[in-house]
Amino acid sequence: MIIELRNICFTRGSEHILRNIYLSIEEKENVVVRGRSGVGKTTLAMISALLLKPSSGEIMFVGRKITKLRDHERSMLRLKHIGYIDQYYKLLPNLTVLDNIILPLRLMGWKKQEAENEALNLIKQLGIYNVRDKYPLQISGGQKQRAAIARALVKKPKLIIADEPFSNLDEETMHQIMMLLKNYVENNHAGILITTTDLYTKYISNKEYLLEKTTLKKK
Ligand SMILES: Nc1ncnc2c1ncn2[C@@H]1O[C@H](COP(=O)(O)OP(=O)(O)OP(=O)(O)O)[C@@H](O)[C@H]1O
Repeated sequence: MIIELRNICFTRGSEHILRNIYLSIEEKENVVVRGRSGVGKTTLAMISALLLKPSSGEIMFVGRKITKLRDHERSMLRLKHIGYIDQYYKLLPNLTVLDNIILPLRLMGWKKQEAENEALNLIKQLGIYNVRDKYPLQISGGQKQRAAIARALVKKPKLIIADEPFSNLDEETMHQIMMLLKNYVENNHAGILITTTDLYTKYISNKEYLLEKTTLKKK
């Protein structure tokens, strides 16, 4: 088991966003959480990526209880083992595409040249080699999305959390990237959680949930 959410609840003020959520991701598993806009998918993605603390409940990550960990320990776990693909990409505007992508490796202490070599294959597979030296403001939404995917994968994480990762891609590119993620998960004994509003992800999922009215149901 890579991650297990046990009885997770999340409230904002008096508003219940998530109630009694149980979700698990095993090695080589592609898990999809579908739900309408505003239902709480990003909240659930951020909790699963250890970016947001739940109001109550327990999270197990590769056999460790996360709730007891200090912030610094959670950050280290995240840096090493979790690749997060944000809905809005969040590339740093003052770094080139390539420098954005290798940033996690640099933070982990890799030398620049080694990190660039490591990233090169991925950048080519994702079709963004030709824009590697441009800045985020100089590239398209789809290219930013692919750069964010590369940044999440470059450190070979055990768990990928992808919050609506295909929203800016044409159908052909989306299929290519879905296959790339599927193969990554298979080859690296990793797991992925994808949140989405659409039905395309049925092509890769082996476990599906529906998030509706604060609760998560297995489909
Ligand atoms: N920072 C915030 N402060 C207050 N309320 C928030 C905040 N972020 C989200 N919300 C609210 O929490 C609920 C869940 O939001 P969330 O972003 O998790 O939904 P979502 O399913 O990802 O939506 P979408 O598909 O539109 O991105 C919504 O009602 C939203 O308005």
